[in-house]
This record gives sequence, C-alpha cells and structure tokens, in this order.
Amino acid sequence: MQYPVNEIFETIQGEGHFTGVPAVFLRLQGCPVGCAWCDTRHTWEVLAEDQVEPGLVIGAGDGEPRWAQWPLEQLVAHLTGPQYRARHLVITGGEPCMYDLRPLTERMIAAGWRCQIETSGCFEVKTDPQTWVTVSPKVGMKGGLEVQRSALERANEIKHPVAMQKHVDELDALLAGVALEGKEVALQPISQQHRANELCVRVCIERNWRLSVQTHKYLNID
Ligand SMILES: C[S@@+](CC[C@H](N)C(=O)[O-])C[C@H]1O[C@@H](n2cnc3c(N)ncnc32)[C@H](O)[C@@H]1O
Ligand SMILES: Nc1nc2[nH]cc(C(=O)O)c2c(=O)[nH]1
Ligand code: SF4
Ligand SMILES: [Mg+2]
Repeated sequence: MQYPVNEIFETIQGEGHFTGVPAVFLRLQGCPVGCAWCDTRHTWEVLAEDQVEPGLVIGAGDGEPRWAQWPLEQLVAHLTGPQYRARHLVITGGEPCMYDLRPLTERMIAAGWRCQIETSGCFEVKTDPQTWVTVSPKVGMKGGLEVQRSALERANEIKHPVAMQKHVDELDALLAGVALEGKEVALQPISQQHRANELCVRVCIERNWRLSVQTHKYLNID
C-alpha cells in the first residue's frame, strides 16, 4: 500500500469540530471534484513530472503540486516518530477518499492516535471505524461527481461550505432523509467573504447548527 503525499506538517486544526487541537496534517495528492473556490487547487493533478523523493514533502509546501509516493510502513514510522508532539492525524487533500485509508488509520489508531479525515463525500469512505469523518459535501461541481449517501451516513460531522443562500438550499436537499442523530452540522463560510460570514452566522442561529470558521486563515498559519 502506498499513498501519494503532497505535504506532512504539524499545526493547529483550524476548522470544524476539532478546531484548536494540535494535529499532524497528511495532505494526499489528487482530486477530481473541481470546486471553483477550492483553496488547494495544486493537489488536483497527480502528474509524473511533479513526483519528488519522500523526504521532500515533509513540512508544509508553498502550494506546489509536488507529491511523493510513501509506502504505508514508512509513513506510519515517520508519523509516530519523535518529530511530532500531536496525537491527532488529519488526512486531507486533495480527496483522501480516492484511496483506501483503512491500513493507515488502523495502524495509527493502534499506535494511540486519533484520526480524522476531511472529505468531499464523493467517494466511499474506507477508514477504521473509530476515525472521525468530516464530510464537506460538494454539489454540482465541475468534475460531475455526486455525494455518496454512504458517506453522509458515515459522517460524524457535516461541514458545508457556504457563500450564498443557494448553498444552504443544496444542503437541505442533500440532508433530506439522512438521520442526523449523533452528527454535527456546521456551515463554513467560503474564503472569508464578509457576506458568506453573515449568511452562515444567521442560518446557524436559525437552525441551531455550528459555525466552522477557517481560523488558520485569520491566524495566517498553515
Ligand atoms: C481543501 S478540502 C480537502 C478535503 C476534501 N477534498 C474536501 O473537500 O473535504 C478541505 C476543506 O476545505 C474546505 N475548503 C476548500 N476551499 C475552501 C474555501 N475557499 N473556503 C472555505 N472552505 C474551503 C473544503 O470544503 C473542506 O472542508
Ligand atoms: N490549520 C489547518 N486546518 C485545516 N483544517 C482542514 C484543512 C484542510 O486543508 O483540509 C486545514 C489546513 O490546511 N490547515
Ligand atoms: S473536493 Fe476538496 S480538494 Fe477537491 S476541489 Fe473541492 S475543496 Fe478542493
Ligand atoms: Mg486547507
């Protein structure tokens, strides 16, 4: 088992349920969803010309499309090594659910870590059952993929990106018939837009939903 890795870095989880928790981020390369406002467009393509040696993706990149193939055993050894103090792994991307995350999450949970994935919901979620799954549903994006009902059902947290009322309406349609007991629903303003912030605050209060702010962007950290 190998994973295409764009970057591995330690920071504070900036969004969602675990906001404020020190975490190691594993960003996988590759995403076919095509969100117009994606803040990690450099992770979309997995091109041979961008492949580098594994050591070169340790540390936060500068938005480069570089990636390295990391074998499972090497990845677990690195993540559980002396370099990191955090015990919370966030697997993001790109779209991490293009890959089978069971071997990695099983090994990390066995090593005493908590695992979280950030996913669009457009692929089946393959993780250890203890992994916290954050689904950020993507509706009507360029790639033509659809949110999988199984991903919504697996979600611990549904964190919906919102810039306008249409996005709230899309979430309502998506959640119709999904049992929400035990799940958190949050709205996340797109790209710190003032109008998106205001809309999310208003709807969160009306619906008793959570607000997820990308705090790392206000803090200017990775
Ligand atoms: C970059 S994505 C990677 C993981 C996965 N592909 C997904 O979309 O969930 C990580 C998170 O950032 C959110 N995101 C991406 N671009 C954003 C933007 N411009 N403003 C707000 N949230 C954004 C996504 O919705 C998702 O919750
Ligand atoms: N600090 C920080 N928190 C994050 N939460 C989700 C992120 C992501 O890109 O998936 C992210 C990120 O890139 N940085
Ligand atoms: S699904 Fe995630 S990584 Fe892919 S384009 Fe959308 S926000 Fe970006
Ligand atoms: Mg990010």
